[in-house]
Amino acid sequence: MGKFIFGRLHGGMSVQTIGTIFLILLLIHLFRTWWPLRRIPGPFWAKFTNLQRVAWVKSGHAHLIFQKMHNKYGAVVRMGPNMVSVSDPKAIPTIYPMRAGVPKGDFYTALRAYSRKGGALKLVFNTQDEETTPIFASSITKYEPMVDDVLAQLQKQLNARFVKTGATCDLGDWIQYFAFDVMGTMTFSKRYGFLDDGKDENGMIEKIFDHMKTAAPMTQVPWLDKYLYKNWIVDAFRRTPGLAILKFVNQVIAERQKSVSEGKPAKGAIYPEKDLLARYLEIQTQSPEIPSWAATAWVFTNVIAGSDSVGAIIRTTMFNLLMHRRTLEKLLKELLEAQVSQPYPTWEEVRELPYLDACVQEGARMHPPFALPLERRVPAGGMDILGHYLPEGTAVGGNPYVMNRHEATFGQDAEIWRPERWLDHDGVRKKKLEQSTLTFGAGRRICLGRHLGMLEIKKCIPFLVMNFDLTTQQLQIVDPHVFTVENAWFFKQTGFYARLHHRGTDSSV
Ligand code: HEM
Repeated sequence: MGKFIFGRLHGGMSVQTIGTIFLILLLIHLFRTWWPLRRIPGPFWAKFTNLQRVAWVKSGHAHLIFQKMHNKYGAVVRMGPNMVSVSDPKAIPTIYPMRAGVPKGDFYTALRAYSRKGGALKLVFNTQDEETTPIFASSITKYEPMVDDVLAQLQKQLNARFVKTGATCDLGDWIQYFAFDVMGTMTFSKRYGFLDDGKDENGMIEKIFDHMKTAAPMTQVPWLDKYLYKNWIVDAFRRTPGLAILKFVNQVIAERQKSVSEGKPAKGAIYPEKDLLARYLEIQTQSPEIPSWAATAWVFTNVIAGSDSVGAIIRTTMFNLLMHRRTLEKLLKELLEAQVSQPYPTWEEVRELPYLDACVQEGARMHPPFALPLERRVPAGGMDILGHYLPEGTAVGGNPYVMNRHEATFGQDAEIWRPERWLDHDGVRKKKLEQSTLTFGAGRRICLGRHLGMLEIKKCIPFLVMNFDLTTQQLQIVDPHVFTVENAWFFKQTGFYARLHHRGTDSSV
């Protein structure tokens, strides 16, 4: 302090000079931040900072804000200093090509669960390595008996708890329990037990959403993530919610590896030779070049990405069917005319039913389970997007919620539920709509579990529609206004209540 004279550092520069240098450096920094994407329209602060995007994600309504920005600024919008969002499906093949060379952006690094020992765990969906993709079984029908087992449990519980008692059912929660228990059964031959208990006993579903809620804002500023969350100092004081799931997954794998090495049947596993874990371990044994973390990554991906997503599409489709009874009746008519098996329709019977397919496509379009831009990094040489040049290194992506509502593609009524938009006689228009929908991603990194997901969805919806009376006012939404959604990259939907009545064909009641 003694060497400091007001306005001047002893023998050095004045405070004013330091201030001026700081200001010049700041202006240079702002100029360099603004310059590369200066021609792309967008909100003012997005030219200089990502903090605005963080706030949008934290609000839980980023999908609506992205939509508003596109309505205001057009199909190609600068949402951050180095981030461009695109709303026109015409750009899908350029941003998400089948060939390698347009890798996932840093967005995905923030979605990794962290442990002190293993660092940030790469999962199948969040690795940026374009070669690391697992081989899912090509035939999905071998998983059908597993879905039927879980449907049987769902039926038993809905009948006992709601049909017999007349109590109000949180149908949204029960659909979620179904989706999780199916994925548990397909992945490691065990139900988590949500359906048996009628609740999320260990808070697993909550923990997954907490993990997403913590990670989602960080996807917008991934460089900050390692300082705020993914380092051992922070970990010593504050565990990230992803860790609890990681622990669970590692425990399941360790149990299975032990039973395999001891030559004993896996404890409590119903289909230990047929499940996905058995397949992952088999692939790993056959291919030593596959890294040791792969089995964990595969199982964790299923737990995280394969359950919530299926639940969201079933919930959205059921919700809209109940809200628009004309479409519900049309679907029921189709199922009755096709004489699908009861109580559990078979995949063979339902997979090609046009109206069921139209309803599921519409549900998946309207409420894609992942609803922030699926970011890619522009490769060397840059990229031309709808007449805008994006330099190398730009993060570019489409938000499925916004792209799926592109009016020029899906129609002026893209905001509303209209399964009929998917029906056409020669299939050309339907194909175009499918290729314009970003619900499952697209190109090289398209969802690998989409066919398995469809198996679950297309079996569960007819099961609910056929077994519970939906044609009269007997299964009623208690209050559509309490159905709410929160977006943390994953959508959380709550408040889908219903009353269930027996349709008369189920002899087990
Ligand atoms: C039916 C509902 C589902 C939807 C809407 C959905 C959607 C998605 C999306 C949007 C992605 C990421 C694409 C990207 O980041 O660009 C993805 C990736 C993935 N999904 Fe799904 N998914 C669903 C079901 C499933 C199921 C049931 C499984 C597992 C059996 C699964 C496994 C995967 C895997 C492994 C990836 C990573 C693919 C890669 O990065 O190469 N998904 N999914």
